[in-house]
Amino acid sequence: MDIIFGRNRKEQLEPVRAKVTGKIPAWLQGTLLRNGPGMHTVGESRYNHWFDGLALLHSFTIRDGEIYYRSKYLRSDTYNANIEANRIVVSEFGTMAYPDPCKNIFSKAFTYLSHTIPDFTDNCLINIMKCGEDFYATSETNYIRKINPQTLETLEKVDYRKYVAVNLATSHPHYDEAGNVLNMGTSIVEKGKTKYVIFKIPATVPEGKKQEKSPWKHTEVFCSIPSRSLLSPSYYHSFGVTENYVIFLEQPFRLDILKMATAYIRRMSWASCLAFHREEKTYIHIIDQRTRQPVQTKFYTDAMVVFHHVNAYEEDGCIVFDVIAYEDNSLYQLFYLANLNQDFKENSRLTSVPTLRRFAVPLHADKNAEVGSNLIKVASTTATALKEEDGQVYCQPEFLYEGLELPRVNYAHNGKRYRYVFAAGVQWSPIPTKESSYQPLSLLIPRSHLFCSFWMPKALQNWPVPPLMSICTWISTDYSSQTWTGTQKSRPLLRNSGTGLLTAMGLLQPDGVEVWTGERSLAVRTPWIHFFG
Ligand SMILES: CC1=C(/C=C/C(C)=C/C=C/C(C)=C/C=O)C(C)(C)CCC1
Ligand SMILES: [Fe+2]
Repeated sequence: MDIIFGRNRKEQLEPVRAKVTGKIPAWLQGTLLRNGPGMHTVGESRYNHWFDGLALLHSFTIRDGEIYYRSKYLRSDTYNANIEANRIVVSEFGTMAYPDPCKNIFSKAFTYLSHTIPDFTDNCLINIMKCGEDFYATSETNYIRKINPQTLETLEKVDYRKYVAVNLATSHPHYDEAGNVLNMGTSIVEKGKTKYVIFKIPATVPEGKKQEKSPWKHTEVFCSIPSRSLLSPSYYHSFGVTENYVIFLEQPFRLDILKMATAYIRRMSWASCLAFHREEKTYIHIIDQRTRQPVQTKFYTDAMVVFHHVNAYEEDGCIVFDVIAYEDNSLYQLFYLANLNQDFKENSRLTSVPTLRRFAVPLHADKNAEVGSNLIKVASTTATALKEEDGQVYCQPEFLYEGLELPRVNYAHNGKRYRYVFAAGVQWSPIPTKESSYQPLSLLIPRSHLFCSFWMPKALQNWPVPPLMSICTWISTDYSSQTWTGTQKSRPLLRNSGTGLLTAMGLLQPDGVEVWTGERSLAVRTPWIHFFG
């Protein structure tokens, strides 16, 4: 097991042809880009956590029924500095590193403290984001790296802070129909003013402003929400959108800024500055995209930890949103490399199972409603929202499905009522093999519709990304017209298991017929009964 998780991966610079089983439909053309950790050891030094590994970019180019794979390490400043020093010299999520052991550690720490928080890593290993025609490798710090989607070469480093006051930003932005990016970040620098910032990066330079060529310069703040706790803002990995609203969960899984400021001298990692406060509430912020203001009512639910929002929509004056939620933060604990060994089964007793939960939030709370009454009257959920004496609204979810992660929806249905969630069934095992890592839910996947699956050459099997890292799949084929041929309205959904097998390929066709392939992913049908074509 250690072999799968700890071993450094070799780049595959020349495209290599994959062996295809079945038949890839002629219309399926484009490139699937993937990101994830590929190197956990540099010289004699080793990262502590799976999320620390140096970013390895992957691409699957699908053309005329054939698939070509290639991979390349992101040449981040972090990568270059590490390789040059032949050891880890930049801190990551679970590993604190010391650039120069000869220098007086306290003078260094002092420099850091005077800036409150040290400069973060640009090892962008989590996802790929598209801004206009450009592609960026992303992490959750203020840095992202532009990449060439064809050659996987690393291009310029972009510092979010130049355009918007955020020190952290999510790796799961949203896109509107014009391709504008909507993302969120946290501003922790201005002491006493810790806030969450929702911002928009335009896909192209707005009309009449052509003198400033970079769309980045036109990034605008959509809305800022002050953090409940100024020294301890919430950690979040994604957020939700509907046609008119943004959903942000201020969960009691929080970063401690004072701990972060002293982490370097205390020789503690960033991860150790995160804590789950199970006795606290999770606040649900709803932001109206038209007024760019938060809805005034205070909505909350019980303590939980959410990494992935699935989808959200508006129905009869309510916001319905679906998330994968945990009872605690044991997921991050699980991915310490020290736990990913022979005793994985013992080590990985997750104290909570990822569960698909549906929440409903009433937008116009009835002033005459009795205290204690349920304000939700929509058909598509049994979730409740109880009116409280002080005007707050306590939301309780409907549990839709237990044991799944890495959710995706057909993005054409994002923000709208929808029927299917594509996800990996979670069975806790680190070996991405047929038997153990994904549980085929044949009941939900009509096998008769299987039309193809394909394997990478043997040498490439077992490569880098274990089941949970397929979290951040991003698809470049379907939404951009240049790379997309065939029926425009058909949307392929691809997932890659990390073993070299592209697992699910679902096709949502305009007439509502779904075609599937892949045995290891599952599709959960949401309780919505009509098909949205
Ligand atoms: C470096 C760094 C961070 C890195 C976080 C990472 C790398 C998170 C990865 C999360 C994933 C992959 C979640 C999947 O569900 C923090 C904590 C934001 C803040 C301080 C600096
Ligand atoms: Fe993710």
